[in-house]
Amino acid sequence: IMPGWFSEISPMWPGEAHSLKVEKFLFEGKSDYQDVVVFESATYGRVLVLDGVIQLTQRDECAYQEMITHLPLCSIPNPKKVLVVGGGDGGVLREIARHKSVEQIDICEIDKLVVDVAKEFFPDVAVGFEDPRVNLHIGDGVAFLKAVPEGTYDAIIVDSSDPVGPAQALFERPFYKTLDRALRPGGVICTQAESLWLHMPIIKDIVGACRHTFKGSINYAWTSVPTYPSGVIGFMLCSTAGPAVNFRKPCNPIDQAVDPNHYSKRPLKFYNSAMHEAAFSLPQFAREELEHL
Ligand SMILES: NCCCCCc1nc2ccccc2[nH]1
Repeated sequence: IMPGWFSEISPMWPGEAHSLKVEKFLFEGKSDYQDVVVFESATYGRVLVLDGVIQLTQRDECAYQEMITHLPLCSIPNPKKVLVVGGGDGGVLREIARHKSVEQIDICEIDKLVVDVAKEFFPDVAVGFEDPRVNLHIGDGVAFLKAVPEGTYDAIIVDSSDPVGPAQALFERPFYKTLDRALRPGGVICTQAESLWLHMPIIKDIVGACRHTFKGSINYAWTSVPTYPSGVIGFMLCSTAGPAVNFRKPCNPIDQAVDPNHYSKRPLKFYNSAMHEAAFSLPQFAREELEHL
């Protein structure tokens, strides 16, 4: 990357690109799975890029990490065992660790380079790996989930990149069946579910696959992340058959769920119960397309 500007150009969002002014180029590497780049931007702090796609920036990662974690964990009364698929930056681990009811946090990330780069360049994000409840597995999330006993987890968070590249299988129907099997009755999943402005066909596929697989509640939520394409990103929240889950009303409110001594120096920056409820309000074009599938 030459000092100047980085533009996120991709066939996944044709005809548009988000650009960030580059102050300093910090790292470039290639794993067995993807290109990894880190640069210091002029106004968003450090930026992590995988195969040319922005994955996180220091300035706005709080929005994505807090929402993808607390939307599911505040929707069930007493999360104990949680699995993260992807999320090798450690940010979701940092957020899960706030919950005092959680006893076990498993994470399965396919690319070790992402973990190593996060620890070196994003210590405030990778701090999540330091929690003693965390068990890191480097490998394919699909194989990992097939190997776990059924009914193992209260919650599974699929913090994936986009469906082009290593994460492609995490957006396909068989994977949702594997997720459902690994959850206990009334257990929940929350997956990265793209942009309402850019990916309605993909989202309709995801909602269709989830409606086919999960026999509890199915809800699409979304939030603002300035450095993701179109400035928003969505989440698919599903629960299995069993005790009812109402995602729209957090039954486990964050101020009672968190351990105040945990990360007291780093309070929540984005998530609160009002943002939780607001996340499920959809624009008319999306409500029509998604809520009657
Ligand atoms: N185009 C939107 C991309 C959203 C990416 C979300 C995300 N950011 C990540 C960072 C490290 C590992 C997995 C990740 N998944």
